Amino acid sequence: MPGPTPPLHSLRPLRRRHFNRLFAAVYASAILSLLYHHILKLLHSTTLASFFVSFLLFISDAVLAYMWSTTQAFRMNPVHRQVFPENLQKVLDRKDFPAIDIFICTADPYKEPPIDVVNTALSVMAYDYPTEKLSVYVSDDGGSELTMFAFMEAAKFGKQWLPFCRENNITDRCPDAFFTSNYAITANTMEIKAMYESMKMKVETALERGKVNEEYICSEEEHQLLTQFRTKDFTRQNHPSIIQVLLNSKQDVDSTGNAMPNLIYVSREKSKSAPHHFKAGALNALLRVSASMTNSSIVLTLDCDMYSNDPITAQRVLCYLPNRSNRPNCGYVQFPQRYHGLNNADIYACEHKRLFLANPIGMDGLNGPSYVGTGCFFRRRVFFGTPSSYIEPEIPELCPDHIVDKPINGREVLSLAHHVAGCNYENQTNWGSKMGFRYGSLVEDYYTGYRLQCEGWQSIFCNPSRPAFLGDVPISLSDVLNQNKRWSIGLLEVGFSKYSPSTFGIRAMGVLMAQSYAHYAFWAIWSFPIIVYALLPSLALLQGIPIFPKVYEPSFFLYAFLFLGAYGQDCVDFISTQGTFQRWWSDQRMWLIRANSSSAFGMIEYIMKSLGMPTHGFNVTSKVMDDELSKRYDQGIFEFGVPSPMFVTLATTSILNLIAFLGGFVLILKERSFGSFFIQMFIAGFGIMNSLPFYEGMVLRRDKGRMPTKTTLTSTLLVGLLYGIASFVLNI
Ligand SMILES: O=c1ccn([C@@H]2O[C@H](COP(=O)(O)OP(=O)(O)O[C@H]3O[C@H](CO)[C@@H](O)[C@H](O)[C@H]3O)[C@@H](O)[C@H]2O)c(=O)[nH]1
Ligand SMILES: [Mn+2]
Repeated sequence: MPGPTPPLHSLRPLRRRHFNRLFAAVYASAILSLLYHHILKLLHSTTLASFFVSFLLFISDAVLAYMWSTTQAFRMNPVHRQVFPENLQKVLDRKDFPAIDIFICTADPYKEPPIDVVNTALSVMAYDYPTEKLSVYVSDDGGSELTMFAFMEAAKFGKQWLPFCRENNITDRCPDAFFTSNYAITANTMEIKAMYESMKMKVETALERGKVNEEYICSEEEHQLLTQFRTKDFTRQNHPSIIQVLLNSKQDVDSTGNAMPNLIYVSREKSKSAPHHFKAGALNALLRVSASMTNSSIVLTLDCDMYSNDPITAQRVLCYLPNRSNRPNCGYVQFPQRYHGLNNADIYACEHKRLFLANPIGMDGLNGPSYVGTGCFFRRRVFFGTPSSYIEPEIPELCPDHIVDKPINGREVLSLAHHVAGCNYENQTNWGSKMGFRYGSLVEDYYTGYRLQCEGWQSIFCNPSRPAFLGDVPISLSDVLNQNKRWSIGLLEVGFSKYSPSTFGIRAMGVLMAQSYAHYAFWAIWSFPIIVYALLPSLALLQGIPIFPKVYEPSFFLYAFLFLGAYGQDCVDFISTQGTFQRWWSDQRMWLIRANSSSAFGMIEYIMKSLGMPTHGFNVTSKVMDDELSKRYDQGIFEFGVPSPMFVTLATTSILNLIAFLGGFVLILKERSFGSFFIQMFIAGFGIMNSLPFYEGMVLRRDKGRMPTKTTLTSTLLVGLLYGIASFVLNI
């Protein structure tokens, strides 16, 4: 008699939810009292200036209060999940594992070095999974022969790498990660290492020259593959589709005779006259191309900078998908974005602990986490309508349950693949609106996950202690801020669309889920209160005008409680999800920095975009490592270097806070009015504490990454200008 089936997963609500709920009630009352206090002040203001000040403070605190309310959704029911992949084969035979299509996106060989993309691909090709059931599709939006060449080489190297990993039971299946780790040196490893180095050298030399050297091309066939990129008028924005089966699991075997996974290079057709919708467009093209070739029921999306760090990840997913979870409509399993190479303090807070760890745990206790663009396994079916109403694609071959029984290298399949990768294919179809990844936002991941959840799909957050995927982080401040600006714009696009979480979302998914999504959608509006708090108290201090309650007044304690309560809870939350105090400090500092720069610029760019002015689009983050820059990053030094308008606003507030603090100090000594200016002094002082890297960058450093002198001068002038305006406005 068969025993009870062993568990595949478990779920446990976290105890802190009780405290969170209680604290939310107390904190909410404090917020309401503060807002009441503001309204009284507004009604009783005697001068235009005091009305203006009270008004700004009221609006700022109202925005902060709103953002606080959105964060509560994450705190109401955080849960902890565990999977037991060791039990999987007791329930499901290995030969019955479902097939998986893996999508890897790359867009620019000069920002995303092809050798790194290859590493990502090899790390998933080497999954501990029946190889013939894996198909890796590489989308190259850069339309580059350099990437194609890298993959031609990867296909050959993979035939050695896969059996090597299997036979030696390697856990680091990303070659680069393996060869930089502490591996056992044997004759076999040295041989593989030499092959890897030779591949790397060829790929990098080709990249340096911008062209593949003739001596690297071994056969007429290879030559033909590359000539496709060398036709007249071929540019990355304008070229026919290129689809190449580099490995075919039905024919290609590794050095030990085992089947290889499918490996397919895809560069969809591009034309300047047809919108290509950036990454979402690329993923939709892959959905269709893969449907025509393998049509696996499970799809994994990966960014080229996120390699697999754990070979059994796909097996973990099978503990939930397609229908082994307790969520009947589970459409995707999201793994967190985690990173390698962060410096100790994580100075740019690129770990995004809240976004990628803490908040998903909270959403998982509701209807499931949002989609974060990479490390996510979908059921293919979610891209075709809601759980209850299926939307039929235009051609039957694209149906999620269609079975492909033709050879993927055959004429018929290939011609269909080229057809569906065409740049005009989507005209008059549901792609991007009701089907596939959704268009209309620069954060296609967030928007797609949101729309799927509105349709009734649920999701699961899977966070094993060994990170399933590891990615690169930007290591210069301007890269970080540009990435953040793109996110801010994309999120506002959703926030103010007809599908806004605060209107459409509440109806479709309930208040708590909608609040979680609204939290992101309106991320950028944090910049308003933070800029007000960065400027106004300091400017008023310089004019000798007190704008906050005196120490010991009852409302002073309200301010103290609100500040300490929010900061305290934030700090405890951060540290209790495997964080350190130092990283928490960087995290709160980056929150202020972003609000003072990228979010504000993002808001402006969003407005310009809505007015129809041209903007940047999807600016791909550079993953190239400059040695000097990397060194400074590892030492925890901020990288400014290039002039950027975003640095101007940051430098301005840091200079202003410093001057105001010094000026305030003199004022207090002269007038003996410590109590009236305490809060203003505290805020300026807090600004100074957070600006230390900026003072260093402006004054103390001489290296290439210092703050450009022009930026420092412009900012100083701006401080003078602000001072002038304030002495006029605050005294009317
Ligand atoms: O036209 C484009 C632009 C980008 N990409 C790819 O999109 C991915 C993400 O781009 P990246 O520059 O690394 O952006 P990040 O800001 O680091 O990415 C985060 O934010 C993006 C949305 O803005 C999400 O798509 C990502 O999954 C998420 O990690 C990369 O693999 C790119 O190759 C394309 O395929 N086509
Ligand atoms: Mn990235």
